[in-house]
Amino acid sequence: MSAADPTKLMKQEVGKAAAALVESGSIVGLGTGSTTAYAIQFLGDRLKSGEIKDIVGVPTSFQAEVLSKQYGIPLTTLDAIDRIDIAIDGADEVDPQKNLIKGGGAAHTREKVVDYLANRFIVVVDAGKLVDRLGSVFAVPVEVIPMAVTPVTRAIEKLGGKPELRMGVKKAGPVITDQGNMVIDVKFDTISDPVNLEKTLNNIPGVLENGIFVNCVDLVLIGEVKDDQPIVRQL
Ligand SMILES: O=C(CO)[C@H](O)[C@H](O)COP(=O)(O)O
Repeated sequence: MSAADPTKLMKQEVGKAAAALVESGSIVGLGTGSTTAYAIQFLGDRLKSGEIKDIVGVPTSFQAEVLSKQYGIPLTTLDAIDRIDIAIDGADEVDPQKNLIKGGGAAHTREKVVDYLANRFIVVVDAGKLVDRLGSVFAVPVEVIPMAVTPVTRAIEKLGGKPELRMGVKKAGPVITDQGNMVIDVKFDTISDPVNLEKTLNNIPGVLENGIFVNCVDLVLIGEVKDDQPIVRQL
């Protein structure tokens, strides 16, 4: 392989593979993040070349909306449609049961709405995102309404988590989500029961949504480098 960044190449390959799964006439959930950005780009290319037609996208974030417009993908909202045929989205961790941690881009609330509605939910990751157990590396992002940050932080500590308010980069103060809320990243020593932890976190008053996604993924496309070439395998 050339001097190109291998992670970038893996992301491009999985993005291309996911975009290839979209059929003409589909309503497509468009995820957030650097990997999904390639899927949006390749989807726009397929539309432009006439390889597919009549698709419409449902963006999961401001970022996805901007990219979709840039690559010529028409957009709609959940009020105007009665189904999502396929959603393509990235993840921060993927376990062997295809459960996920998402929200590295603070978009997990809208992502969960769109991805869970999809008849087919495709996850695009590079091999570095695979873990034996969720929470091994990544903290669980929890979106919280601003007035509840302090009580939610205390409640999370009582659950045994280590909460940290996510701070902005090139912006003073905390990250503000597309909905105007804040994100608390919660590190747990181990997450042995993601199904229950997802519910427990969402039951804390003031929590809007957390980044644990369980029992919702149909296919994971994993970008890897083999013999110096990027390849895509499936889980
Ligand atoms: O959940 C997400 C955004 O909220 C992203 O899908 C996740 O963070 C993966 O992003 P990337 O493909 O850039 O690694």
